Amino acid sequence: MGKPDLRARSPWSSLNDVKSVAIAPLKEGTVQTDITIPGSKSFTNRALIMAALAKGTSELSGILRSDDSYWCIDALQKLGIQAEVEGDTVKIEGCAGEWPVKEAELYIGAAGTVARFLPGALAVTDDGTFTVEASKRMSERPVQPLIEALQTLGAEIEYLDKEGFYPLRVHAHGLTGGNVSISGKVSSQFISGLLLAGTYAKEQLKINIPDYIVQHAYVKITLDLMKEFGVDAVFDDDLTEMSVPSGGFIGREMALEADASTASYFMALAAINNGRVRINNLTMQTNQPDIYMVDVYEKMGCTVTRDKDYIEVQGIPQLKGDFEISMKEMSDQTLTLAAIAPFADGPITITDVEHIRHHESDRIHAVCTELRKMGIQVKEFSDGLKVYPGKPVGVELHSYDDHRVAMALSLVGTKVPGISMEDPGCVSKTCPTFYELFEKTGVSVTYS
Ligand SMILES: O=C(O)C1=C[C@@H](OP(=O)(O)O)[C@@H](O)[C@H](O)C1
Ligand SMILES: C=C(OP(=O)(O)O)C(=O)O
Repeated sequence: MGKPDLRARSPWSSLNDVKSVAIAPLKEGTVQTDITIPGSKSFTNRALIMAALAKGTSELSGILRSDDSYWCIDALQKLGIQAEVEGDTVKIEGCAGEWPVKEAELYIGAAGTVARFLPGALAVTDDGTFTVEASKRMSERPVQPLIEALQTLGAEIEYLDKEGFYPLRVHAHGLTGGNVSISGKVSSQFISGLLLAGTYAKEQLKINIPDYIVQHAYVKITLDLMKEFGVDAVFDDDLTEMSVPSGGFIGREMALEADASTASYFMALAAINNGRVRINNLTMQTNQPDIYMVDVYEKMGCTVTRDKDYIEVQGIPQLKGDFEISMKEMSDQTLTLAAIAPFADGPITITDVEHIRHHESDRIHAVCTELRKMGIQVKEFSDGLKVYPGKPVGVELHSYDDHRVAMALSLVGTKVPGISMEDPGCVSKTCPTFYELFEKTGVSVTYS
């Protein structure tokens, strides 16, 4: 097992000196709780970059304080942006598309959002030379389709080590605009990155998707937020054609949504423990795709309340299985479903998620390996996995330096004695307070 890349852990991380957490099983039905979930990573990093590029001042409240957002703010500050953080609010003076600092060396940690949103945003400025370095894993994750698309729009971007991967150097002299085609089948973030930059191109930018987009909803979140920051893009329903007017963002005040991906772990906690968890600060009125995990918990037999002010999941003594599901549109939740699948009464097959092999770890392989270690029968496919019902045995699990592997598999410990998770600090990529929140729901966590 490779060592975690501790350089990517920001000052907002915690637990980096904790080797392992042991999780004690809960008594059936004891989780009865209301919980408030931290801000959305996807909203936070989009809003930060839009506010930094915008004309005027923005005040964003409810930001996520995690490694991914820390590195985003850090990069913006190194570009000369005034970004003052107080608690979960940040005040930003936008640069109207001209980064105040013209030469900078940036480090973006393991954040896929920053890695895919920043190159275009850097290229739009009239002049400047920016070097961008990422974590070891982020430097293995794909960016070439995005960089090629930016190059067709006139961007000058060099690969400093391996062709097609971080680290990069952007020699900025503006983007032309015009027509560009980009694949969406490896990452939707490439398209969001182009859209964000597009509004600062000299002419209208027209984006065509020749194949398909792995997670449409994230592109829609980008388009919606662009509108909130004053830019009205035009797009068709399936997002195969999008055009972005030349113009620029306008600063604003905004309260950001809670993170639906983080919320899902707590709903899963209720599902497997015959408990009740109410998410206080999320409703179905969100475009975050992971909210649709409520449909999956319902399919497994849980009762879901979709209130106008909250979402509540009530588990049952025996979860139902025996189904196949495409997780393409909410693929960050593949690991959550795989982790709870052994507790269902029939096998669960997850399909269409080949792209998650390029996430923070090869997630399909990681979760299959760890489930097998617990004695669970699993079949691994190129684009998914099949998990059979079983009684997991208590072992120490590896996190693969992947926050979602750690958060999802920690759920097993609430049902099975003897489960521990090594390197729990990796959760700080998106939720440094994950184990604290776990404890607040009544789970006993021992740190060693
Ligand atoms: O744009 C975003 O905020 C995200 C897009 C998705 O990435 P991919 O489309 O690369 O899978 C998702 O997995 C990630 O957690 C957040
Ligand atoms: C894939 C993820 O992150 P990233 O933004 O780094 O792509 C994730 O959070 O599951």
